[in-house]
Amino acid sequence: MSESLQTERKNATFNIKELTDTLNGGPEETRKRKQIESLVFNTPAFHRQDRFQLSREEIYDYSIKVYGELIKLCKKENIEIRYDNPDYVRLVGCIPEEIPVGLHVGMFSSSISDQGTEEQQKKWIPLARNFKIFGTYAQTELAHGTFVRGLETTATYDESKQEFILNSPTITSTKWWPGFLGRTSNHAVIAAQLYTKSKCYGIHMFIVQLRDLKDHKPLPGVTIGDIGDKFGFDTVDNGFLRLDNVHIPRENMLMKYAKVTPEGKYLPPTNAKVAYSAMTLIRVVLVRGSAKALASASTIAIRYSAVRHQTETAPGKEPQVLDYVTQQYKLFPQLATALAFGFAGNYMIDTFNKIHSEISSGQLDALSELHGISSGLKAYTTDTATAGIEVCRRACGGHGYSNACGIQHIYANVLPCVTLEGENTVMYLQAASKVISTIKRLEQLRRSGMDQDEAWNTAGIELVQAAKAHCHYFIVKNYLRSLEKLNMTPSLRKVMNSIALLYGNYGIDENAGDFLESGFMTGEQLNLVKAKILQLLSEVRRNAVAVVDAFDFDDKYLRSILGAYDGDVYNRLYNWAKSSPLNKTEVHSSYTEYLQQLLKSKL
Ligand SMILES: CCCCCCCC(=O)SCCNC(=O)CCNC(=O)[C@H](O)C(C)(C)COP(=O)(O)OP(=O)(O)OC[C@H]1O[C@@H](n2cnc3c(N)ncnc32)[C@H](O)[C@@H]1OP(=O)(O)O
Ligand SMILES: Cc1cc2nc3c(=O)[nH]c(=O)nc-3n(C[C@H](O)[C@H](O)[C@H](O)COP(=O)(O)OP(=O)(O)OC[C@H]3O[C@@H](n4cnc5c(N)ncnc54)[C@H](O)[C@@H]3O)c2cc1C
Repeated sequence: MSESLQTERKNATFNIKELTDTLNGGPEETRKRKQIESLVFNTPAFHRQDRFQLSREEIYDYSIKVYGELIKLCKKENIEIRYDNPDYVRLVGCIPEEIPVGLHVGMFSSSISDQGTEEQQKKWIPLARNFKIFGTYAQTELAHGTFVRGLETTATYDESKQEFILNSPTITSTKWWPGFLGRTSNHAVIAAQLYTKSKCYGIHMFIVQLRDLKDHKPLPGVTIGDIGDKFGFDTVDNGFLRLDNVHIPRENMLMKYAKVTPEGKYLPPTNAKVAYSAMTLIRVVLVRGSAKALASASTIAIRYSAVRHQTETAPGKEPQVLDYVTQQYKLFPQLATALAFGFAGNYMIDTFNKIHSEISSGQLDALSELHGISSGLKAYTTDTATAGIEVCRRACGGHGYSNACGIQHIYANVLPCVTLEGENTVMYLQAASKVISTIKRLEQLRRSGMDQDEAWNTAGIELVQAAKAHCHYFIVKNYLRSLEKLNMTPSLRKVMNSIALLYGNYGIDENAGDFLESGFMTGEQLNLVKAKILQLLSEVRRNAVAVVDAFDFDDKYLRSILGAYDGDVYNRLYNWAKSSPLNKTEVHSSYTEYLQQLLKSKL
């Protein structure tokens, strides 16, 4: 155990376990979480030491093995695999890899339970829940992802056979990106333009079988595969799919809201956007996911900064890099943001569950509001978390560039979230419509003679800025309100208040221009904010390591040599390097193949 970390933990002014319980929702929740997590951490199949030295194919193979192990574990422990089952969420939440269960449960099954009729749920949910079928959610196409109404896949109703015929009419209509589509899934919920009696009724959802249940071969009319290597998400076979007049029974259209009768008559839903519900759920989940990712990166960077000593500030005295104010200014706001986003994630999940039960009982009026706030917060938290994770990585210096740091994998897994489930700019624009000052700008543009679309586009930059400000304001307010409601000992409350004040003041400092431009604050007041930040950084310094310890991430989850709990960085780093496949032999074969000839040649 690193002496520096031992000292940090001894110096803490609050009880770490109390903060862990507070963040988990109480000691019983902590106990349950740790009990569930131990199932994963004590199953060797979930952990491969050489995971980051595998080829893409080996990694995919490994992810499917983990998928199978997870399903077996859930069956053995009688944990129902549902996105609203807390034990399932705890279990899958401690597996740091993206595995197929996310899309199968989070989008395929949830689309059917949200938008399927009773009969459809009775038929498909048991098959999905018992993994008799593997599903994904196939909406995005080669040429359209954001503009859902512009998707080109068609589902044309054939009254004589009471079937829908699904077709990819153009190369651009090829489904492209859906997770675990390329190799894993044998079914998909597919978004397609619905045609009946030669009229188009827009995007609806259809369950389509893609592969034979006996030999997993693509069915007739189905062309399917992986879209190739990506920036990250290397466990995921994001796929492409082309449908050449694939016939499905009428009953495979999800018909809880919109319907097509056997005679081909279209019965519209009360709100067309209910078809988008699967996206809203994942946006809500991504808010809490961003918090967890930033908390993980902060844990690694702050522990490492407490272990790392660098540069003599007095003869023979090399301070911990965590003592540098610049290092504190990099890392402590990330820690504060992770906590703020965690409370925002809790709010989003509670709000989603409340509105979701209203929607399930047919009351759809809160749908648009839920869409607005979930879109805005998804955009704001994923944008901010990815930027903050990179700040944490850079704060680790040279070793931050080694895969031994572990922040790379966190970053690569969070990065696509600024795009998937709704490209962030577009998502901001879903919350901006609610911000008064922007509306005035739009009215001004309209008065100048612009039409709505032109005015909206021209005001786009301000709309996005307004949405960001709105989300930031909401997160600060929710953070403070959440702390007020929590029972905490005075010592813990003091620490949490300092961190919350740091988050608020840092946000003002980061956006000082807006506060000046709006006349909301003067230059002097902004100087007071900077002074307050410096004071708060020194307050947080003493407890920073203890606060990240309270996130209670197991080393097996963090997978970080720099951020391990015992802080034994240098021995671990040396052993990690020695285990690299490149060091398997004293002399690499390339010597005899190439270098030796070079040495001998007369060049
Ligand atoms: C574990 C899982 C890992 C995650 C894997 C990733 C999965 C994916 O990426 S799945 C694909 C994700 N794709 C997207 O998110 C696409 C993003 N685009 C969209 O959602 C839509 O095109 C969007 C919202 C931009 C515009 O939708 P569009 O149909 O054109 O609606 P639009 O005409 O702009 O708005 C009409 C009304 O619909 C409302 N609306 C739009 N979307 C929604 C929604 N999801 N819910 C409720 N209301 C909505 C708007 O708020 C608006 O309401 P109002 O009139 O009251 O202001
Ligand atoms: C890792 C990963 C996993 C994914 N998994 C799935 C999945 O399982 N299922 C699925 O269906 N899809 C999936 N997707 C696709 C994802 O949902 C889309 O990529 C996403 O919705 C963005 O759409 P796009 O790619 O068309 O981006 P585009 O919309 O083409 O974005 C390109 C640029 O255009 C800008 N832009 C676009 N429209 C507007 C506008 N109206 N106003 C202002 N600017 C605009 C954007 O801001 C962006 O800067 C996944 C994507 C990734 C990266």
